[in-house]
Amino acid sequence: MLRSGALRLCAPGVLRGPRRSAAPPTRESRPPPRSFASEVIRVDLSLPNPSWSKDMRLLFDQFMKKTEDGSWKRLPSYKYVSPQRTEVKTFFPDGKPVKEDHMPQAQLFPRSLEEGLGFEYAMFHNHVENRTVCIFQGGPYLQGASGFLHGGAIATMMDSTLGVCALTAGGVAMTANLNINFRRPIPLCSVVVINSQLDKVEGRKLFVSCNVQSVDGKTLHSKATSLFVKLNPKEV
Ligand SMILES: CCCCC/C=C\C/C=C\C/C=C\C/C=C\CCCC(=O)SCCNC(=O)CCNC(=O)[C@H](O)C(C)(C)COP(=O)(O)OP(=O)(O)OC[C@H]1O[C@@H](n2cnc3c(N)ncnc32)[C@H](O)[C@@H]1OP(=O)(O)O
Repeated sequence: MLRSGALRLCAPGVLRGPRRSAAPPTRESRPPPRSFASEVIRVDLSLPNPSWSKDMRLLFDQFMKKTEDGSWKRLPSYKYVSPQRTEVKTFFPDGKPVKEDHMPQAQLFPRSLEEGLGFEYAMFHNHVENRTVCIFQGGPYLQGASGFLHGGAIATMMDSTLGVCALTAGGVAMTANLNINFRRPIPLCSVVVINSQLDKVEGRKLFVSCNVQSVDGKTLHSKATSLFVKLNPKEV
């Protein structure tokens, strides 16, 4: 349940009523794929919700336009809700879990906070250019220095975007090295764009880099380079 404080802080526009633009996609519950128990409901968290600010919605709409010619794809991020438990299993469109859960309460970290209070994001991938873009609005529970995002929260979203870029381009891989420069702080509840790209592949090693910029592109908030190592198929 979204708390009104978060709603006011991150998306003042929603208090004046819904957007009137032509039928943008929004979150909805859908039945899960056949491989899941029939009572489980699947929700795509990469779609707009009322906590998204105007900037977040505008950027989302711009990227959705880029998906029309097939060069960019939006990457869904599913949450599975059953009467017994609530989980986030995977972002892949086929909705298959990566592994059987050892812990029923386990959730994908950036999807574990309540709507609007933590990580609000959507990712888009360009398969030709091996690039992943994440539009990210960090909510009030992610505060570090007063009024700004915590560096760990920024690192989380950079790691996630780099990881998705590596995984989408090369298969299941884990972060082996992540090297970040924080250049300018990110105001809480503002929207930033994380641009990542696959730079090089050497055997099982995937070198991926990214930067974090303000929506207008004028402020470079952070930069990172990373190494992902593809896992041995027997370990996946
Ligand atoms: C079961 C895991 C599932 C993984 C997740 C899969 C799917 C997730 C699905 C949905 C999630 C959605 C979105 C989020 C996506 C991603 C973001 C999150 C990613 C993470 O948050 S993930 C957590 C933090 N991450 C770790 O917890 C890793 C701990 N670690 C290890 O598990 C091992 O360390 C591993 C596997 C990395 C490698 O181990 P290994 O035994 O397979 O390979 P090995 O050590 O032989 O290295 C092979 C070659 O890489 C070079 N190399 C290795 N490490 C290096 C380093 N640091 N610097 C420079 N070079 C390095 C070697 O020098 C060698 O190079 P060369 O071949 O040239 O000799």
